[in-house]
Amino acid sequence: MKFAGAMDNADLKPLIQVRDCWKSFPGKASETIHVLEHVNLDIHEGEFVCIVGPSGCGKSTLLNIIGGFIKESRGQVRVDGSPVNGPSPKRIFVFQENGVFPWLTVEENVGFGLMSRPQKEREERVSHYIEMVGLKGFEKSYPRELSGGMRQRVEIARALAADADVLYMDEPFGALDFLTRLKMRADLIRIWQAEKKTILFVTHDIEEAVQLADRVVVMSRRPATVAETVTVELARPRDLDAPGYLSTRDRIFDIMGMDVHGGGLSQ
Ligand SMILES: Nc1ncnc2c1ncn2[C@@H]1O[C@H](COP(=O)(O)OP(=O)(O)OP(=O)(O)O)[C@@H](O)[C@H]1O
Repeated sequence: MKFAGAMDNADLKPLIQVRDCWKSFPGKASETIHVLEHVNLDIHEGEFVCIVGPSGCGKSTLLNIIGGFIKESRGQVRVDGSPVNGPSPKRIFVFQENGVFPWLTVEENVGFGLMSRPQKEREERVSHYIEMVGLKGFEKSYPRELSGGMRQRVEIARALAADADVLYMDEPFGALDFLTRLKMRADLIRIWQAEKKTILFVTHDIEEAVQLADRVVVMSRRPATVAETVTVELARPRDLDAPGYLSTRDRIFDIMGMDVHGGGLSQ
């Protein structure tokens, strides 16, 4: 059975361990921007974890540290037991739709990371993942001929075809219209359940997080730490009108100091 909740994995060693992570950037003049402090986080293999928090609190910074693109100022991030010293082909970033190469066709984009593999295997993987993300028939199309949602599917297919164990997703559906976002969320869950990847997904959209995640990591304002982690114990596909869904969503708004019924900040 697939991962069913953080408590079930309490005895397992986490795949990703963030230990007392701090990050500052040099600001203007001699100013220092303190972005993260005391961040601790465990993510287990096969888990789907969303990170939410106030705008500019450091969600992307944390994802980039875990992904090996930037270095923490203090603390340590370990993946699979080893300190992260840079990006790895086993752990892939899925960017917004403009991450695809415009000069390559859909199949060339999806096969981009597979050049070292035998041609037959490459073709099979490309074809399998193009079908999985619903782009069959568009293999020879260029990104300019596709909608935003379709380009995002190309991104996801490329990450899956490269056989990454972990997908890091930073607002991947941020540029899409509402209906396309809903469809992409449903498709991502279907793909995640089929592929058993570990997904760490940054979003500013709390509803999106509750629709997708096993657990939602709620960050505080900057300098940010983990305010609370909320386990979403709702069966999938999730009913967006169910009392459990609404109460989980409202709980996260509450942690963030938002009054969902009154609108805006409560303080
Ligand atoms: N390379 C950098 N140099 C200086 N400051 C940076 C750098 N990268 C990020 N910051 C600052 O760190 C803070 C956190 O940025 P980050 O993008 O991680 O936040 P976020 O929560 O992902 O934001 P958003 O919700 O707007 O996407 C911001 O104040 C940003 O200006």
